[in-house]
Amino acid sequence: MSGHHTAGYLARLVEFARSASPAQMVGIGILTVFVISFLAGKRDKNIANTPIHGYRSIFEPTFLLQCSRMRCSIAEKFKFKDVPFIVRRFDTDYNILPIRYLEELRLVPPTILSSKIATSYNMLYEWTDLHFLIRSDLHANVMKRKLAPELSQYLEIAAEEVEYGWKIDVPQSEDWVEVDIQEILRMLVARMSARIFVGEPACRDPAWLRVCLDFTIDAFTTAFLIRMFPPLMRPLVAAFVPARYRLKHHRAKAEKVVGEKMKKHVEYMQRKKNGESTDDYEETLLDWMIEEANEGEATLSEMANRQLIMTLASVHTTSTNTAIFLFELCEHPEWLPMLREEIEEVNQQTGDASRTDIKRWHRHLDRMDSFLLECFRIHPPILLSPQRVALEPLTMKDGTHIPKGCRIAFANGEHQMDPEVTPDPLTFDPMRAYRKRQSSRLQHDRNQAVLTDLTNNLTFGYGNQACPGRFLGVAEVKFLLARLLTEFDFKYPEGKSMPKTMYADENVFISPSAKLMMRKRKVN
Ligand code: HEM
Repeated sequence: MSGHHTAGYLARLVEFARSASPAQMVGIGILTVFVISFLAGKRDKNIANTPIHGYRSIFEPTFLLQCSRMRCSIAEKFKFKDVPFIVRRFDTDYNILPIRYLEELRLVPPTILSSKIATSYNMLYEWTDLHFLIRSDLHANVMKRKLAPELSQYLEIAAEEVEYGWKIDVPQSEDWVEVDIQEILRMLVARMSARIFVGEPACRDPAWLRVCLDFTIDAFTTAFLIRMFPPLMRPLVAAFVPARYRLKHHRAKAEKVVGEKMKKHVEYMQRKKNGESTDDYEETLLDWMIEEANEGEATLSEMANRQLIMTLASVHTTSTNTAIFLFELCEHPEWLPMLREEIEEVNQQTGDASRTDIKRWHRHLDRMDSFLLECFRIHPPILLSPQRVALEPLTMKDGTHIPKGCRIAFANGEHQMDPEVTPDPLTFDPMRAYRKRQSSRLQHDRNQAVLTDLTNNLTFGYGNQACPGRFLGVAEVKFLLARLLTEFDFKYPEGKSMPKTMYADENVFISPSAKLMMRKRKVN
């Protein structure tokens, strides 16, 4: 380009800048920052020589590739299921490993491959104020060390809470009514979680229950929107994300609820020390955490934040899977009589869930369990599970080197749709696991919804960092379904069928506008 031409362009640029309106200038400014920060944006480390599939031509900008729906891209790339490949998200690259590596990675400690750090990064902890996740494991420890051993007692109080909310949340109409079944289930699950996590009176406070539902949506929305932009632009973008401001209100309410409970805990301990009766005090998971917390973990703000993240982990996950079960059942109503028969049989043998140990009772619901597993397979709540961040470099037995900082994941959804893993994978066959369980003692113990298994179920992750709340989650799903199917009929509104699945990166949702019809069951 000649000097004459350059001078000409510069003059035109100066002229444009002089005559541009303030709005145009702001637009140009934002565009410039966007381009510069995109060019300067650093990506996490990847496994050497790992192909990035999915580009339609060498001219396709990465930005367009990242916009393509994750499900399509994983499905397409899964043709390469025997070698690692990369899926590009706006904020990072995910190195998708063949499933055969999972067994080797099963027991790698979280100090080397961390699930929690993957969640913290996904949730963009700096922008959603979840820094505590990086330094504390109390929220997972309470599930493993308190909830799991005492699951029967916690399920009993959860059931009481459902009893309390039943007539408030579930329409008791004799005629068909159209309902937002996802919202009804969210509320019932939020009640159970709130009773177990913080207890009364918060679990009966509509404002707290609303926070339990809305925090998850607002935290995800904030993280999802901001992570679409390169780091340099995030401070600017964050200022325009309303969900981020709502997080502050949710935290204020959480601090109030948790602060009151912490005061009550001190009184409770004092009464105990004085040898006074404490029979009127119901211990919650928060009580355990207050006692087990170290100095840094015990602050009000961290305790409140932890309460919110436990709610985020438990409520939408459990309620969505219950809703999917009902949607699939309305799609395949021929299974309803068999499921109802099973519930009746088990209730006759053991007493219904209100009079028995739910932890034992739900294990007898084999057919319902199998139906649930098939729902997990066809509608995986997340397309990449489990996910880990390498905090230290790691070399696999076959020499594959995972560098420090690398994000790895497994394409669980595609894996369970692979005909070599699931014969005839496109068919919804809800008794697959049931048939396997009937085939031998070993298979009977294996094919259960609470268990993670390479050939059956990666819904809850895998190995030493798999979901510690799954025993509660699955019991809650089955408890709610048994009651709903016993007391109500369900069907789709006229002309409707299985709702659309929606994707936000690897996260999967059922269309929020999907409805069902329900009415009280007429039993002869
Ligand atoms: C159907 C319902 C649920 C699904 C699909 C689900 C799924 C998952 C998955 C995929 C993980 C990551 C596991 C890994 O990286 O290997 C996880 C972690 C976790 N889940 Fe669940 N979960 C459910 C219910 C629950 C419930 C009811 C609770 C609480 C009572 C809970 C608490 C947690 C916690 C605290 C973690 C993080 C553990 C850690 O940081 O080590 N989840 N869950």
